[in-house]
Amino acid sequence: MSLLLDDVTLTYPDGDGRLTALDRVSLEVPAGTVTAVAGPSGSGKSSLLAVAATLITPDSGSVRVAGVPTGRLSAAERAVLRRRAIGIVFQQPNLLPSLTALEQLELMARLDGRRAAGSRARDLLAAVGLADQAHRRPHQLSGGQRQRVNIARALMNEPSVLLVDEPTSALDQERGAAVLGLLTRLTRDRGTATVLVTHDRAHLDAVDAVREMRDGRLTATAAAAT
Ligand SMILES: Nc1ncnc2c1ncn2[C@@H]1O[C@H](COP(=O)(O)OP(=O)(O)OP(=O)(O)O)[C@@H](O)[C@H]1O
Repeated sequence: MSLLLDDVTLTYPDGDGRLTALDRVSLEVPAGTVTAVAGPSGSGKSSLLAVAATLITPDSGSVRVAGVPTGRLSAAERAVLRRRAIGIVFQQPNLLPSLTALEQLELMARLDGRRAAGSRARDLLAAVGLADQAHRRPHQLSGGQRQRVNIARALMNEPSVLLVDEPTSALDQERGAAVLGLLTRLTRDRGTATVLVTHDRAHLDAVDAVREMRDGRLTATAAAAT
C-alpha cells in the first residue's frame, strides 16, 4: 500500500496572480520504504505534505493513498481516509497537556471508534523506547521523548502512509539521528509508505530515497546519501 502523487500542480493566490508552490510533482513511495524530501525554506515541502495528507486539493494531478484515488472524495470521506490511512507527525508535537503518553495514543483509537486500544498503545510506546514513560504527561518528558510519543501516536491507527514534517529540527544531532533511525525501523516493521520532509540533509543515510525540492519542482530519484 503505497503513496502515489502524479503530475501534481498546486498554486496559491499571490497578489493579482498565482504562486506555483508545486510544479508538476510526481512521487511514488512504496510500502515499507522512507523517502526524504530535502530542500530550502519556501521550496514547497510543506505544500507537498499537505497535498499528500489530502488537506489541500491540488489544481491538477492526482493523489492516491493506499490505492485509493482521492480526487473525487468528499471532505467527510477525506477526513475518514486521513484518520484511518494517514499518520501525520507535525514538527511541534501537539500533544494534549493533561493526558499521559498512553492516553494520547488511546485517544487516537477512540476517535476512530476503536476499542481495546490499550495493548496496541503499550506495544507502540515500547517500540519507540518509552515503555517506562507511559504514565508521564508531556511536561514530564524531554523534547526527544515527546517527539517519539508523537510518532507512536501517528502509528496508532495502523496507517498505510506516514507523513513527517521536519522530525529533527527541535533535536540535537544525536537525538535527531536516533529519531530518523526509529522512523526507518518502524517504516520497515509496519510497512508504511513514509515521506519525511527536512531542510537538513544530516542523518539521511538510513532512508531509501532522497529527493530534492527546488522552487516547487522535485528532482529525479537520487540514491540515499551515504
Ligand atoms: N497559504 C499560502 N498562501 C500563499 N502562499 C503560500 C501559502 N503557503 C505557502 N505559500 C508559499 O508557497 C511556497 C512554498 O511554501 P511551503 O510552505 O510549501 O515551503 P517549505 O519548503 O515547506 O518551506 P519551510 O521549510 O520554510 O517550511 C512559498 O513561496 C510560500 O511562501
